[in-house]
Amino acid sequence: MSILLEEKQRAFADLRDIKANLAARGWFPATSGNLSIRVGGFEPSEFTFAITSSGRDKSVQTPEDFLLVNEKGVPTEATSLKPSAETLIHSEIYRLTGAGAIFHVHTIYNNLISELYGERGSIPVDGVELIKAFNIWDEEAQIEIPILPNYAEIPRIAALVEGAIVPRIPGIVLRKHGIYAWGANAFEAKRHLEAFEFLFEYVYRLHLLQK
Ligand SMILES: CSC[C@@H](O)[C@@H](O)C(=O)COP(=O)(O)O
Ligand SMILES: [Zn+2]
Repeated sequence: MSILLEEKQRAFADLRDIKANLAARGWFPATSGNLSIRVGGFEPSEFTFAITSSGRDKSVQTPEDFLLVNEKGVPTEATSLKPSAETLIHSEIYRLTGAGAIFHVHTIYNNLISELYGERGSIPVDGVELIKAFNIWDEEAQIEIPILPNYAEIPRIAALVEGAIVPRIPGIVLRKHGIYAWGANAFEAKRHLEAFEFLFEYVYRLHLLQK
């Protein structure tokens, strides 16, 4: 599968913009978080994506921030850069959903809410307007956002993604870790990520108010 230089540069530029935007909100504490955008053609068994390199300070912009990997998470070009430690989770989400972009952040609210509903295995959200950001238009829609355990071995988490994905919900939460949100493109993935974070804060604060 050939990736045009132009497609790669566009993906890196888009990742750079979204990285700066999310960093400005403090959504990449302590080098956490990773971002990817799919480039070129897509077959569930063969695809390429641009992803953040591992362990870097995502609040600064450098020429070493991104690299291309294939569906197995292996770099497709000679590079000394290491792809994100969580690349396999991105691969699995692309394979299963055909998404065009995936954004992962650690925030206080996504961590708190994941622990509050960790045993239940999903976060219930009831009738909040921002559910429409997921293209769910039912009046007083009720959704459940799936939560997976946060194993140390990423392949163990990746193996659970297929069973956890809920078709109309473009995200998965890892318990006491963070959220993966995706969309058809970077614009949509960002909208979904913002909606999830809004809903997590809402549910958490409502829980406190009702106590
Ligand atoms: C430094 S804590 C965060 C990491 O363990 C991990 O969860 C994370 O999100 C970032 O890993 P990375 O390999 O930089 O993509
Ligand atoms: Zn993480």
